[in-house]
Amino acid sequence: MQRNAQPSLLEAGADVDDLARLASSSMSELRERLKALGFSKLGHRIKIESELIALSRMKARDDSHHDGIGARRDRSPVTDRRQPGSRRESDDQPVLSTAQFRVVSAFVNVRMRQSTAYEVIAQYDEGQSFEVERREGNWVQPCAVFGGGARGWVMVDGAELGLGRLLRQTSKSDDSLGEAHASEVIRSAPRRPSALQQRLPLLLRAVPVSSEGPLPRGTLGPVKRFVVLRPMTLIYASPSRMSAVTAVCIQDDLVWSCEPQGEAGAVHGWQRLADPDGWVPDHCPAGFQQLEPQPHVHTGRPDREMASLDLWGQVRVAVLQTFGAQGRMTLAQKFRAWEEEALKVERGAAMQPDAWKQTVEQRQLAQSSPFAQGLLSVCHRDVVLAAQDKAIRSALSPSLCAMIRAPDEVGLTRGNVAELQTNHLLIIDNALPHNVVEGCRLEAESLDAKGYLRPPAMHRALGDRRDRLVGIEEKSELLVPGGHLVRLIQYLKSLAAELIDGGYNEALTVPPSIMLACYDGQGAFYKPHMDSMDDDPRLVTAIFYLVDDKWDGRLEADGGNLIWWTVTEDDLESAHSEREKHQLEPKAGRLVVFNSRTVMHEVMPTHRKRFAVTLWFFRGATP
Ligand SMILES: O=C(O)CCC(=O)C(=O)O
Ligand SMILES: [Fe+2]
Repeated sequence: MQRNAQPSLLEAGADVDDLARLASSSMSELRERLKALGFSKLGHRIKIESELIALSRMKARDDSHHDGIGARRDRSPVTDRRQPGSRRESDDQPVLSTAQFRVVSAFVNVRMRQSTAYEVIAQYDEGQSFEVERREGNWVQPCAVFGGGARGWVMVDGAELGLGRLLRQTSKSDDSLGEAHASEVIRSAPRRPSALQQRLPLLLRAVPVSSEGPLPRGTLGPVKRFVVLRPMTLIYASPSRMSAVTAVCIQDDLVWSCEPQGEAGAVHGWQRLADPDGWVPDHCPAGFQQLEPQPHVHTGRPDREMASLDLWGQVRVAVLQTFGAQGRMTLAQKFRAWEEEALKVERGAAMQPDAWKQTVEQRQLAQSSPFAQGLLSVCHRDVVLAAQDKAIRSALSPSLCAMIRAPDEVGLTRGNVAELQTNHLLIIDNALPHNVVEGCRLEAESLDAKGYLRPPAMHRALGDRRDRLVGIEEKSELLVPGGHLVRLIQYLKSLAAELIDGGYNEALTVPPSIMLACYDGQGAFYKPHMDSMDDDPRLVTAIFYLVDDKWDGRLEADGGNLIWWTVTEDDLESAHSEREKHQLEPKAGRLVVFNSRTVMHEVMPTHRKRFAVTLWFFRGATP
């Protein structure tokens, strides 16, 4: 079977050990080496990079077995190890103790060791000079002694990180005015965005783990140490999911919480971290806990920790190098390419078994690489923010969507609204006439046959849902003019006016689009989640089911039941406790309305095609 037109690394004559070493030290050199071997396409590089990363991890594990984890601390895989051939001889010469260096970039970090994965203990600003005692490769050791008696290291040339030259050696007399003293640096250096942060819309950053050594400046002390539980946990600039993502942690990363001077170390549902500097929600949107307190003080750095630091450092560099110039456009294209791939897998049943297996493997490989995951998270945030922004701007007041209810459709009464507010969820059966429901289902089938329903790539990669979706506006050209789906959209939009008239306790607006979702059977599911949290504008979810009359929601039959339970804001702990769970079947013509911010829900595996239309009502404009 022809697996890939590109030869394997070995076929291309690569020294895999050599490349694996590069994978854990220098992304740019790795790329050059791969290009030289003829692996020029991004897709191939991603695949190979992930193979190499896995390889270097395996090697690191092997080594740690031989040496013992503690023994590896001083020669971790993230230190700046260059290939012998690429070394400039002069870099290796220790400098005389009188050598002086001046900062020629906006600022430089002083780190505990010779790698960007180590914690920053101080900073020098542009124009400042300092005396240097030693040079090792691309790093110099200032004579200064930093907080707690620590010695530090500064990078000389940041070209590898896309930062250009950072320091220049000068003669001492040039710079007596700009001379900086270590103690001043520690006190005065402000925390500020790095050059990388300024260049990237969203920064993916390695997570420096400070298990020993001085604390980040301005921190009162480590409050707690946590281990990251989720495969990918985003760190935000402020305690809001709408704020910028400043870092990404992956499972098993270790982080410190902190209490910055004069500020809270935690607000409801959020934990403040010292380094990476930022906020992390206690729970992910699905309600699962993200961090677990670590009772034991860590004395060493296990290799897996190092490996993950290194990987994220590489993601950061790779994003910058690959997408720096074209930015979001390219990211969006990449995002669409993943969707295409996910779609191919969806349609796998129709493919030859071998080809299908290959596609699945390739997709898993592409998505499991940290590079791909990093990009995916960047893309997804952009996509969600852009879509919500657009929807909020074009949302209408409920009164503008209201229509007169036809006698054969069931609207909401005051009693219904009261029930929704008390029970968080409301069910209306046979909300529209049977022929309309059936007509909607056939129109949905036809949209699906034309290929409009797409798998949401990010969710596929994270594995939390397996439906396919399309967003449609009432006036969309995709719809049959005056058809059944148009009527369903109008029906759903009009619910907002009835909610308001019925005394709903929050102002609402109506976004232009509904979402048509299809669970294909073959076990398609949606894991437990809450539709809206934090700054997400969605307040009320209305779902209308378009299954056929013979749908049987039992697990052993068609499945696809909606399981739901309530979780209030001040009771997030219950998100994963076994509290009272309800179950409802997706009957044809059934309308379910629920509070998007208090109802946790999941869709059980489906064994037959299951269509549903959802409209979310947004928070209304506040005067
Ligand atoms: O189709 C359903 O029953 C629920 C779907 C859902 O939870 C969602 O799309 O957010
Ligand atoms: Fe949902």
